[in-house]
Amino acid sequence: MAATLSLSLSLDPQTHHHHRFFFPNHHTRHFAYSLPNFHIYPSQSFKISSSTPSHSHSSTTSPPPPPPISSLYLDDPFRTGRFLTNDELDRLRFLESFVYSEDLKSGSMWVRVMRPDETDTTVALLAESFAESMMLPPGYAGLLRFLIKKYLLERRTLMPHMATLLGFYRENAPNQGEQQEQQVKFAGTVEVCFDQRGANTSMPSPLPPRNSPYICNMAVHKSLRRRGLGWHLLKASEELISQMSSSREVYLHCRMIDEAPFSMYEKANYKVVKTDSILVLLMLQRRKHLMCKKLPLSNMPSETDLSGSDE
Ligand SMILES: CC(=O)SCCNC(=O)CCNC(=O)[C@H](O)C(C)(C)COP(=O)(O)OP(=O)(O)OC[C@H]1O[C@@H](n2cnc3c(N)ncnc32)[C@H](O)[C@@H]1OP(=O)(O)O
Repeated sequence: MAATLSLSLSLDPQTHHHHRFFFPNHHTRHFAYSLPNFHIYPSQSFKISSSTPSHSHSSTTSPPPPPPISSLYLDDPFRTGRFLTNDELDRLRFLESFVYSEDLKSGSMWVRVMRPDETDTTVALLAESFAESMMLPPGYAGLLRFLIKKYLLERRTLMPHMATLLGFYRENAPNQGEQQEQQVKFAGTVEVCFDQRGANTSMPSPLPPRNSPYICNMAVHKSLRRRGLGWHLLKASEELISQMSSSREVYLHCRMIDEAPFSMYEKANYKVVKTDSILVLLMLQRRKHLMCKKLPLSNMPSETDLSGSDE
C-alpha cells in the first residue's frame, strides 16, 4: 500500500454522555498515508479551533463558518470535538445506542461503536493485522501504531458520517451447565462510512463513488478467526448502513491475494465491479477488487427519519 505522509510507508510491496474533549493539538490536521489491506487514507483536513469542551454552549473566538441556529456542539457522546447540527447530534446518539448481537455455535458476539477509551486496543489489533498482511518485521510495530492511532483519532472527528465498530465475543462455557461466565473478549473491528462527508479524501483504486457507503479496515483477532465473527462484523456494518444512509449500494476493496475476505464477501453477495490493472504493480501495490452489494430495502429508520428532530 502506498504511503504518503512524510515517512514513506511504501513498505507495502502490495499495498456516557457529557464527556469533555480537548483535542491535543489545535493545528490543522492533514495526513496522507495508507496501509495495505486496510485503507488508512487521509480524511478531510480541518481546523480544531478551540479546546472548548464539546458540550459547552459558550462561544469560541473563531468558530468555523456560521452554523445553523440549531447547531450544537454540546453533549457530544463520542467527543468528535467539532460543531454538530441537531441532525448530527441525533445521528450520533443513534450510533451510541446501536448494538448488533448474535449467538454463534461457539459463543455469542455483539458489535457496537468504538468508544474513545477503546482507541488503543483497536490500534493494537489493526497494527497486528497490518503487520501480518504486509509481512512487516516487528521493528515497524511502533510506527504502525503511531500512524493508525492518528488515523483513528482523525476519523472519529467525522462521526456521525462514519463509525469504527468493535466486535466482542464471549465463548460458551466448556462444560454445559457450568456456572462460571466466560470472559468477554475484544474480537475484531471494522470501519463503516455512511456518506460523502465521512469519506476519506484519498481513496484507493479502483475508485468507488464518493457518496456511497463504504466498508474498510476489517480485522478479527487471529486466535478468534473462523468462528463467524468476521461475517457478523460485516452483517452489523450492513445493518448500520441501512439505518444511517439512504444509499443502498455498499462498496469495499479487497486485495486479489486475500482469499479469506474475498470468499466472505462473495458469500455475502458482493460482486466485483472493477479490478486494478496490472500497472498498479509498478507502484508497488497489490491489485485490488472493488466490490459492491446492493442492500435490500429495510424497514429501519433512514437518514431522513433520524433527522426528524431538526424540523
Ligand atoms: C474491506 C476490508 O476490510 S478487506 C480486509 C479484510 N481483513 C483482513 O484480511 C485482515 C486479516 N483477516 C481477518 O482478520 C479475518 O480473516 C477476516 C476478517 C477476513 C475474516 O474473519 P473470520 O472471523 O475468520 O471470518 P468468519 O469465520 O466469519 O468466516 C466468514 C467466511 O469468510 C470466509 N473465510 C474466512 N476465513 C477463511 C479462510 N481462512 N479461508 C477461506 N475462506 C475463509 C469463508 O467463506 C467463511 O465462511 P464459512 O466459515 O461458512 O466458510
